[in-house]
Amino acid sequence: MNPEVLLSVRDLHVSIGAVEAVRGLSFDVRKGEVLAVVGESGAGKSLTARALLGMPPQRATVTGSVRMEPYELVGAPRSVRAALWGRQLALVPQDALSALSPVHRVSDQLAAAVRSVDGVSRNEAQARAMTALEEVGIPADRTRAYPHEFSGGMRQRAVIAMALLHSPALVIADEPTTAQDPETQRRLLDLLTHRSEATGTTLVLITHDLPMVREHADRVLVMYAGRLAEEGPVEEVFTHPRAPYTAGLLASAPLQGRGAVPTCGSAAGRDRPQRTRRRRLPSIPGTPPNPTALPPGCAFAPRCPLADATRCATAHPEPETHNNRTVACHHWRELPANPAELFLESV
Ligand SMILES: Nc1ncnc2c1ncn2[C@@H]1O[C@H](COP(=O)(O)OP(=O)(O)OP(=O)(O)O)[C@@H](O)[C@H]1O
Repeated sequence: MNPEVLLSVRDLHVSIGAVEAVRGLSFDVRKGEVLAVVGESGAGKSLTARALLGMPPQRATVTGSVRMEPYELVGAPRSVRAALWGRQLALVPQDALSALSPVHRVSDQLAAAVRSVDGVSRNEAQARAMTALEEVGIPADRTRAYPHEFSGGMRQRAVIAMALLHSPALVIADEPTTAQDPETQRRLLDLLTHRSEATGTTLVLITHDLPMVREHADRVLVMYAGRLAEEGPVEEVFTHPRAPYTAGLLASAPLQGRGAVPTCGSAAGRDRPQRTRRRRLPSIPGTPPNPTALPPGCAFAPRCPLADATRCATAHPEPETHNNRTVACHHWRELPANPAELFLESV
């Protein structure tokens, strides 16, 4: 394995009953990076995260490979997962309340987590717990509180402190700020990325928040219906998306000023002020496919302005990698210079 790669995912499949939610996903997580995983609801992001952590839902069937040298996490025995948990792999969940016990003081919970990995004295564990909480901005005089006495943002800070307690190699943050107001979200993401950098931890960030991805991630993996649509450095993907799905996702997100779009040629009369024609905000038509009834070819074809009735309707596009970018689309070379235009609709 390339020494820069921390985690290597190959041909990952996750099925639950009749739902094949992740369908042959391959990608690498590089040491020290922030990799964002984005895509509409139901794309398979959370199940991918759980497979990476070696914690799929009980009823799930996982095949393929998730390697973190020297371990294979798919099908790893409980002893291997227990050895990695906290030390090498940790999770920042969406809901801090589910991660914290309501009946124990926050500092005691962190101290117990310290002692579960390092057999230090109670006093030493308490001191380390206090330091970890202070590092995420929880004042010393609040660390003995119970979770319900914290605001949502403080609870999420405590969960971030818990995940980073042992400076794990990899933290997966699954929509870690969703329940917070925008300002708290921004602060928590700043905190998570800065603390991860300080502890040398690699971060996989699962989110719907594209502006946040642009601000905090190095690379982005775009998922659609359980597969990779596109992957690459954030700035490149955001400025020059290659998959029509990525273009639609970006066009419909509030990344830049939107609104009335100048009509081509509308300022033909030199002395007239430029006229604008009102258009709907760009959006991807239709809805994500039902995972139990996926179309036979490209799953995005029914919503894609570039889809044809032959290849796209019958054959799934295999991911192609060129110069640090990967895309799975039969027509990626035909995307217009401003692909957002594909998703604009006049009214
Ligand atoms: N425990 C489960 N039992 C049955 N189906 C599940 C389970 N978890 C997820 N699924 C199904 O698998 C598919 C992928 O779900 P997943 O939660 O990974 O999507 P997601 O991209 O994380 O969505 P969201 O952004 O809404 O969290 C969905 O169709 C979902 O209904």
